[in-house]
Amino acid sequence: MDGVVDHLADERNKAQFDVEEMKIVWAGSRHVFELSDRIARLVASDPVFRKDNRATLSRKDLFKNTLRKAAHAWKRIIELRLSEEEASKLRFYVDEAAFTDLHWGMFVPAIKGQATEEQQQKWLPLAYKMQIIGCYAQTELGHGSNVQGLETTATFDPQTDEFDIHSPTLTSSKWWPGGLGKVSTHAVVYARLITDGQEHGVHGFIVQLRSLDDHLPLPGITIGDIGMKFGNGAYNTMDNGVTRNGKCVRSNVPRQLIYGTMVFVRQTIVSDASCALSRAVCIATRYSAVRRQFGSQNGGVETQVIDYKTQQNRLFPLLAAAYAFRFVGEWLKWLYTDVTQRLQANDFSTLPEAHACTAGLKSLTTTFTADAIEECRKLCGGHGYLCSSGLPELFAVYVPACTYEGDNVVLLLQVARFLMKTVSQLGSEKKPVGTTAYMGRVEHLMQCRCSVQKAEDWLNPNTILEAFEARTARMSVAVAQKLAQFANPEEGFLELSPNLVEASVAHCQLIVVSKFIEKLQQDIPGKGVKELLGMLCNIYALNILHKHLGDFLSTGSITPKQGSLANDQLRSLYSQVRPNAIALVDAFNYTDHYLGSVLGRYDGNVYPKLYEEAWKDPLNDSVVPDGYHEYIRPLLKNQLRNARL
Ligand SMILES: CCCCCCCCCC/C=C\CCCCCCCCCC(=O)SCCNC(=O)CCNC(=O)[C@H](O)C(C)(C)COP(=O)(O)OP(=O)(O)OC[C@H]1O[C@@H](n2cnc3c(N)ncnc32)[C@H](O)[C@@H]1OP(=O)(O)O
Ligand SMILES: Cc1cc2nc3c(=O)[nH]c(=O)nc-3n(C[C@H](O)[C@H](O)[C@H](O)COP(=O)(O)OP(=O)(O)OC[C@H]3O[C@@H](n4cnc5c(N)ncnc54)[C@H](O)[C@@H]3O)c2cc1C
Repeated sequence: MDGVVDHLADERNKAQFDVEEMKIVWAGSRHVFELSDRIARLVASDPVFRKDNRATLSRKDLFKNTLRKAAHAWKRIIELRLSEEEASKLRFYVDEAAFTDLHWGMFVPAIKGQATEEQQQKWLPLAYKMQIIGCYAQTELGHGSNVQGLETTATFDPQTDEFDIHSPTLTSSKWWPGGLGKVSTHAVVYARLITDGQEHGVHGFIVQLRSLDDHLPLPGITIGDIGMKFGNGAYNTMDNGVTRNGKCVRSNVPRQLIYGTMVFVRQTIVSDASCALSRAVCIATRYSAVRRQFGSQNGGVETQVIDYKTQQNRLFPLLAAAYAFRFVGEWLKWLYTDVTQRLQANDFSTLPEAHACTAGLKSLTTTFTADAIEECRKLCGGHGYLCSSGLPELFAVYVPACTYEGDNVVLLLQVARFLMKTVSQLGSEKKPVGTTAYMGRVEHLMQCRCSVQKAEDWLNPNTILEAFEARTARMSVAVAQKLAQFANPEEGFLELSPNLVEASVAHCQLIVVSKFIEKLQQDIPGKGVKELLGMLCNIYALNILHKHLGDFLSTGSITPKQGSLANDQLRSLYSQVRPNAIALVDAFNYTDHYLGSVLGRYDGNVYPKLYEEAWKDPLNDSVVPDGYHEYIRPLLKNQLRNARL
C-alpha cells in the first residue's frame, strides 16, 4: 500500500483483535500462511496469469488462454521445483477451472485409490510427469446420479486378453467429464464389467483416448466438447467431453474403493466452499463499508450501508459461515485421512460415516455458498451486477458445485439413509459414534427443555448444542416413526423424502456448529482472536436457529419466546462484530489479483477504478459504435421523415 491512499484505513483502525494472528487461524498454520502468501504474490505478479479479460474473450480464445496458463503453471512448477503443496496453492491462486483440475483432482486419485500395485507403477509416473493427461469419465448422457444405472459395458475377451469398452446407445455416451472434450489423452472410464456373459457391476478402467503423437482420437472413439455452459467465461475455460468408445486395460477392486474417489473429492469441495464464500463476503463487506446512501445530517456524510441493520443481518451470517466452513473443512480433511488409513488396513468400519459426512457437508456448504454469492451480489446493489465486481463470474463458476460430484438432494438422501439406520439401531448393541454419538442420548434429547431465559443465555455453547441436538434427534425419530408405518420401506422412503432431506440438513448443520465449538476449545493465541471467533460461532448458530425456527418450534426444542430472545442476541452480536468486519475479511489475506473485483479492492478506492474499468470495455474502443451506419443512422433518418409528415 506504499504511496496509495487507504480508503478503509479508519475501518482497519477500529479492529479489536490481532489480524495477523487471525490470518494464521484462517490459513490453518503459520507454515501454510507463509506459503500461501508467497505463492499468491508470485501468481499476482505474473502477467500470464492475468484474468481481468475473461468475460470478453470468445470461447476459443478463452480456452486457448487457459491452455497457455496451464502450460505456464506447469513450467513454473518445474522451474521453481515447487512441492505438491506449493503447486496446489499455485493452482488455487491462478483461479481458472482447467483440465488439470480433473487430472490431479480425480484421475490421479482414482488410480491411487482403485488401481492395483502393478497398474499404479505403470500409470502414476506418467501421470505425475504429465506425459499423459487424464480425466474421470463416469457420467453418461442418460445417467449421472444413478451410478449403478450406467450403460457402458466392459466385456472381457479371453482370446485377445482385452476388454472391449462399448457405449451401445446414445444415452450411454460419456457426457460431462472435464478435460475429456479436447485435452485428455487417457480416462478412467466407469463401465459394467462382463466376463463369461456374466455382469459384475460398475468398475473403473483406464482407457487411452487419443494418440500421444498427433492427439487424434484412437480408432473407434468419437470425442468432442459438449458446448457452452452457464455464464460468459466462467466454467467455459473447461472442456467438458462427450465420447463413445473402444478398448482398454482393466482394474478390479471392491465397490467401496470405487466410491473412494468421490469421498475424496467431496471432502475437497467442502474446503473449497469456504474459499468461494469468503471471497464473495470479502468483496461485499469492503464495498458495504465504502458505499454510502441516505442519512446525511446538516450536509454531513451519508451512512455507510454496512451500518444498516438489514445489511448486517444479511452479510454477517455469511461472514460467520465462511469461518464455520473453514473449520468443518479442516475437520473433514482429518476424517478423510483417518478413513484412508483404515481402508489401507482393510478396516471399512468408518466408511459409512465418512460417506455420510462428505456427502452431507458437500451438499450443505455448496448450496449455502452458491446462494450466498448471489446474496453478496445483491448486497453490492447495481454495481454487483457488473462483471468488474467479480461476483457474476464467481457465481457462474461456483454454482455447478451444487450438481457435480453428486446432486445435492441425492446426497442428502444418502445422509438420510445413514441417519435412519442409526435410529433403527438405537437400543441395540451397536452404539452410535462420531457425528451421531448424540443419538446415544436420544431419551434425554426427546424430552429436554431449553433453559434460555434471557438473550445472553444463548451465548452458552452447551445451550446452543443441546437445542441443535434436540431438534435433529426429534426430527429424525419423527420421520423414522412415520417410515415404520409403511409396509414397503423403499416406498416409505420415497414418500417421505422431503422430511428425510430436512432431517439430513439439520444433522449437517449440527455437525458444522459442533465443529466450530470444538475449534473454540483449542488454544488460540492473539489478542481478541478467540473472542471474535466466539461471536462468529454464535452468529452462525443463532442465524440458523432463526432461519429454521419452524423446525425448532415444531419439535418443541425451544419456545417461541426463546426464539425471539435468540434474535435479540443476534442483533447485539452484529453490533459487536461491526467494528471488526473489515479486519475479519482482511484475515483471508486475499490479493487484489485473486479477488478480481473492483468493489473488493483492498484500498477501497472503488469509484475511480470502476470508471477506469468501464472505459476498458471493447464497446468503448470507438466513440461511434460498429453498426451505426447500417442500423442506427437509417433508423434516425426514417424517424426524421416520419416527424415531417
Ligand atoms: C498446473 C498443475 C497444477 C498442479 C496441482 C493442481 C492440483 C489441483 C488439485 C485439484 C483438486 C481438486 C479439484 C477437484 C476438481 C473438482 C471438479 C469436480 C468435477 C466434478 C466431477 C464429477 O462430477 S464426477 C461424477 C460424480 N458423480 C456422482 O457423484 C454420482 C452421484 N451418485 C452416487 O454417488 C451414488 O450412486 C449414490 C450415492 C447416489 C448411491 O446410489 P445408490 O442408492 O444406488 O446406492 P448404491 O447401491 O450405489 O450404494 C450402496 C451402498 O454404498 C454406499 N455408498 C454409496 N456411495 C458411497 C461412497 N461414496 N462412499 C462409501 N459408501 C458409499 C451406500 O451408502 C450404500 O451403503 P449401505 O446402505 O450400507 O448398503
Ligand atoms: C460442471 C460440471 C462438471 C462435471 N464434471 C464431471 C466429470 O468430470 N466427470 C463425470 O463423470 N461427471 C461430471 N459431471 C456430471 C455430474 O457428476 C452429474 O451431472 C451429477 O452427478 C448429477 O447427475 P445428473 O446430471 O444425472 O442429475 P439427475 O440425477 O438427472 O438430476 C436431475 C434432478 O433429479 C433429482 N433426482 C435424481 N435422483 C433423485 C432421487 N433418487 N430422489 C430425488 N430426486 C432425485 C435431482 O435432485 C435433480 O433435481 C459434471 C457436471 C457438471 C455440471
